[in-house]
Parts: sequence; structure tokens; C-alpha cells
Amino acid sequence: MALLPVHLPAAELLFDADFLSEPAAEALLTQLTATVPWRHEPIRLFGKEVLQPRLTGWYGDAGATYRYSGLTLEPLPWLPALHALRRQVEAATGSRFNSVLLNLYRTGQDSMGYHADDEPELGPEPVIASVTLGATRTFRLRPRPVLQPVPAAFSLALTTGSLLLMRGPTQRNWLHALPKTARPVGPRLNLTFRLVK
Ligand SMILES: O=C(O)CCC(=O)C(=O)O
Ligand SMILES: [Fe+2]
Repeated sequence: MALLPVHLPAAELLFDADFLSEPAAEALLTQLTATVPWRHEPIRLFGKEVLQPRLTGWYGDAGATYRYSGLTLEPLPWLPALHALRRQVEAATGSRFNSVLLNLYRTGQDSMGYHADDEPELGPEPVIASVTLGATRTFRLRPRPVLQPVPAAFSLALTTGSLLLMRGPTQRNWLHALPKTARPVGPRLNLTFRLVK
């Protein structure tokens, strides 16, 4: 299959459910879970330090430093498997990336709150390519109040081996999140490729 447009107003969203085969996704999940030096970062939330409800890793070209929520992330040099995946994502999307953020959601209780990937170093129309390995989780998009009439919120099941591409005005007009789930789910590893300028 290929990347197909997902129709969402004032956004540019594309999805490929079969970017990686299930065995390829499973093998990569096993390998990365074991080899990435996972970090459990504190984050400032309403003036209080708490631990993020997930584990993270940051890889990229030297100098692709990234700041978010008061954290400064210096990238680790590309693992061969991540470098190969980056090239595959670049070929599928026609975009260039110099870094990748890895999020490991250990259980259904790990999550990510509503945010936009709109840090200044990503430029005015960030291109974000998101690869999912492991458990299926629901990805939610909520319109920013700038849109009139306000469109409905939108959900997408991100399955193993899938590729989601967000580009154009998506980050300007929408927020996205990965909510907790009460369903018993296994680990999910998500990789978001970015171009840090
Ligand atoms: O885990 C996901 O699918 C979302 C990750 C995300 O939004 C991010 O890393 O900025
Ligand atoms: Fe994000």
C-alpha cells in the first residue's frame, strides 16, 4: 500500500497502514526496546516537576538539538536500524528528516497529552512522519479554536507498521494526543521523524 490522504479540514494528513510488514515491525520493536538507552524525563506541568508517562529516546544528526517543555535534547548518533528506517521514511514521504523522537508507551497507562509539534526550530509548516510498532493505540486530533466553523475532533487507530504523515498547516490548526486506555495493551513504540533547522 501507499500513503493515502486522510480528509481533515485545514490539515494535510496521510496514512499508510502497511508501511512495514508485521514481522518487520515486530523485529524492530524487539531490537529497539532492547538497545535504546530509554530515558524517563521529568517535565514541568503547571509549575510542578513530574515524570513523563512514557520513556523516550532522541536520535539525530549532530547539532539537531531540540527543545520542548523546558527540556533540551542532544541527539544520540543514529543506530543502523534507525538510519535505515529514516531512509525508508524519506523515500515514502519525499521529505528529508534529521532526527527522530522515540516514545515507548509501556502500558495503556502511558500516554501523551494534547500538543502540537510546533517548536520554532521545526519551521512554519513542520513535516512529522510517525511510525508505530507494537500495540494499536488511538491517536486523537482536536481542532484549535482558530478554525471557524469548528470541525469535529478526529480519531485514528495507529496499528503496528503504520506510517502517519502530518504536514502543511496541520500543526497550526490542530492539536494531537495519545490518550491512556483502560484496555489491557502491550507496549507500543512510536517514532516521530522531524527536520530540525
Ligand atoms: O505516539 C504517538 O503516536 C504520538 C507521538 C507524538 O505526538 C510526538 O512524539 O510528538
Ligand atoms: Fe506530537
